[in-house]
Formats: sequence, C-alpha cells, structure tokens
Amino acid sequence: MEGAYFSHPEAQSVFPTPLQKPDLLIASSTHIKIIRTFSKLKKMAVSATNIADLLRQANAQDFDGDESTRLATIREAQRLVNRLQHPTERSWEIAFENWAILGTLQTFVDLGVFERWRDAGGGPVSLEALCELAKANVDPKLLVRLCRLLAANDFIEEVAEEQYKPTAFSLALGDKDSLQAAWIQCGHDHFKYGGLDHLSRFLKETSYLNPADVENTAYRLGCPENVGFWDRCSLTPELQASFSELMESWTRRKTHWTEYFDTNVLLSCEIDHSAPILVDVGGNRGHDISLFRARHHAAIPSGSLVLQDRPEALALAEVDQDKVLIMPHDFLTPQPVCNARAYMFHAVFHDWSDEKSLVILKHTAAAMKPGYSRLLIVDVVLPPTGASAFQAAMDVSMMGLLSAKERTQGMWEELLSGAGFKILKIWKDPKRYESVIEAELGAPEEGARDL
Ligand SMILES: C[S@@+](CC[C@H](N)C(=O)[O-])C[C@H]1O[C@@H](n2cnc3c(N)ncnc32)[C@H](O)[C@@H]1O
Repeated sequence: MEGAYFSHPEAQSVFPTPLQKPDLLIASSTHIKIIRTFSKLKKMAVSATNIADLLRQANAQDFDGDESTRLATIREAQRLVNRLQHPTERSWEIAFENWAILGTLQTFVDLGVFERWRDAGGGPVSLEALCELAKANVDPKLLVRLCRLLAANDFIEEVAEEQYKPTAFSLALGDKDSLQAAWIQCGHDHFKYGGLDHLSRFLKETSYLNPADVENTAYRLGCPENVGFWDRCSLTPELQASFSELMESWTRRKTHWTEYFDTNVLLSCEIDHSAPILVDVGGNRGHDISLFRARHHAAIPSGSLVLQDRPEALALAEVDQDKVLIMPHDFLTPQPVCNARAYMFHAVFHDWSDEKSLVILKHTAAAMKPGYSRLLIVDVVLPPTGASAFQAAMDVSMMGLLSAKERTQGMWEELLSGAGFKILKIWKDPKRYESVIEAELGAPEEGARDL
C-alpha cells in the first residue's frame, strides 16, 4: 500500500501542480520563478538534499514587502509539504501534534514566559532562567519537555542542551501590543468548541443538515455554560477580551479595507452634514473606522463617524472620541442612525444565517436615504472554485461557532436583492482575504452580474 502511495505521480513530484484559474492572477510570476528554479535543479540532476538546502535559504525579507508573492510562495511550499508527506505523517500532524503544540503554547502564555522573556531582552537563556521567568513555580523536568516540542517546531531555538533563544514567533507572542497571544487564548477559550468533537457530533445530531440556527450551534453543544458564542462573551469579560483582541490583531494584519476600496467615493458627493458620514456597525474596538478617520481627518467634522457594537465590545474600544461617537446598538433591532452616507459591516454577515442577515439588512435599508446612502460589506466572497485555505477554513469555522457561513458572489447577490439592495461594485483585496461589496438601495439592473 505504501509503495502504491509513493508511486502516485503527485506524491513523487517536487514540481508545482498546474495552477488553477483563480490562483493564476496572483501567483503567475511566482509560479514561473518556482518552476524555473526547479527546472534548473532538474537539469543539474540535484539530489533531495540540495533541494532542502535551497529551501532553507528562503526568508520572508526576500519578498521586499511583495505580499501577494509571499503568500503565493507559502501556498506552493504547503503544496510541496502536502505532496511529500505520507498520509500518516499528515494525519499525525493534524490530529496529534497540533493539539500538543496548542496546549504547550497556552501553558507558556498562562505562565507569562514569552512576555517576561521579551521584557528581559529576549536573549539566549538557560532552562533554569526560563523557570525563573515563569509566573508560577514550574518543575524544570516539565519545562524541558515543553521546550523540546517548541524547539522542534521552530517556536523557540535550542542553542545548546537546555539553552534556548526566542524566535520571531515567540517574541511576537510576548509582545503585548501585538495582541498575538490572543490567537492562542482564543483557540483555548472559543475555537475548540466550534471544532473537533463538537462539530462532528453536532453535525451528526442535526442529521447532516447545513447549520443555520444561531441558537443551535456546535459551540453551544461543547461549551460548559451551554450558551451561544455572543452570550458567552457577554457573560465573561475575559472571553470577550480574548475575542476582541484577536479581531483587532487579525484586522490589523488583513489588507486594510481602505487600501483596496477607494474611500474618496464616500466623500465625492455633496455631504449631508446633518447626518454621520460613516457608521461602522459591529465595529468592535474601532480599528476600521479609525483607518477612515486617519485617511480623511481634515474632511471629517466632529462626531460624524459612529462606532456601533454590543456594549461589552465597545467597553474595549480605542478611538478618537472627538470624531467618533461610540454607540451601543443591537443590529437585530431598528438602526437609530438615519441618512448616513455609508453603513459598513466588516466580518459581520459571515456570523449570521441568511434569515438573520436579512433582518439586519432590512433595518439598515430602512435607515438609508435612497440615492445617497451606501452599504459597504467587508467580507469574504468565495470564488466558485479554488477558494483559498483561509476562506474555506473561515467558512467551516463560522459553521461550528455560529451556524453561519461565508458566501459566494451569487449568494451575496441573492441576499442583498432580498433586502432591496443592488450591488454597485465588488472591490477585491489582491491578497484574497476579503472584498468590499458596495451597494445601494434599488433593484439590480439588467446585466449587472458582471461586477
Ligand atoms: C467578527 S466580529 C467583527 C468585528 C469588526 N467589524 C472587525 O472586522 O474587526 C463581529 C462583531 O459583531 C458584534 N456583534 C455581534 N452581535 C451583535 C449584535 N446583535 N449587535 C451589534 N453587534 C453585534 C460583535 O461584538 C463583534 O464585534
């Protein structure tokens, strides 16, 4: 059986598989470079050891800030690993190793080791010194085992026996301002309930129907308090904080909506100053509205930006309160701010079924001024084929956490037209995380499908 697996042409090949259509747009130059490199190696009849040497030389800095090429290269490298790994190795990694790593990283976060290591200068330290950095007494015989796993996976570096150095990853986890530790904390606080046993058990118990009821989720099935995601965040400030910090860190890292949507569109008409310019609905800590404020500071009168969310999320907001009005609002109820130039929803509708999304959209439509107000939805638009791993994982995670989903362009068109909107343009992020769907009130025009 093993022989049969390795005789599969894809398992043997170190050459990239032909690109699928959606990848072609962003990955073609990289792909060509990778093919050229591998063709050269082939001509030189290099050994597998040389290939490992070549791969060892690549660094994130080599891309000179060219994010599309860096991401496409990561994807090719992952495909390479996927082709080289035996199915047992891949299964081991998914089902065994990843859990051990997550538990170990969470232990380091709990002990404050990364943070204190960074604060102490981030240099090489002995096992004994690492134990002293920890917030609690730790048995060195325990810590050495955890360090071994972290070093074997490049989270820290083992420079000599029981001597360690942090890597860029562990330094980032130790940097409070970067909010990176929130990812590990959120995995522990939230994501485990939307995945693993809970998702498969939930899908079985709901007869393998596509989940669409926010009251009935895999998350709720798994979580100790038997409540849904948002209620659990509202009940426990620490759980709200880990989620809010994760969203903040993720929003900082994703391509900013202001980079691929032309924000001048919102100011290029006669502005009605009796109403706000932009309302960020479900805007969490205010990262997105602050990007708009920074870009158009001079053109924005005091209080003409509005940040809405649940009160528990707004308690952690960090915005310029001269320009931005902080307003608790439940978007499942009528929108109190009328006639704004734009209403923005970033990563909101992917948390909700079509039924609830229609409620939110209809409340928004009722507040909008026809011919003036715009709707901006920043969310994933799934391609018909070849969704990225990020997009597909986000979709299934939304299923597990909230019985919600990501949508294709067709699904967005249907949802928006059902609430009385027509899409004007879909602005695409070249890095393929999300898009900005710009819409206004009105029936879709004939032939408007080609967006
Ligand atoms: C996935 S987060 C996105 C946050 C932010 N827009 C971003 O992209 O970083 C969804 C947001 O919706 C908010 N939310 C959930 N239910 C809500 C409700 N019923 N009314 C208002 N906001 C709600 C959450 O508190 C959270 O901030």
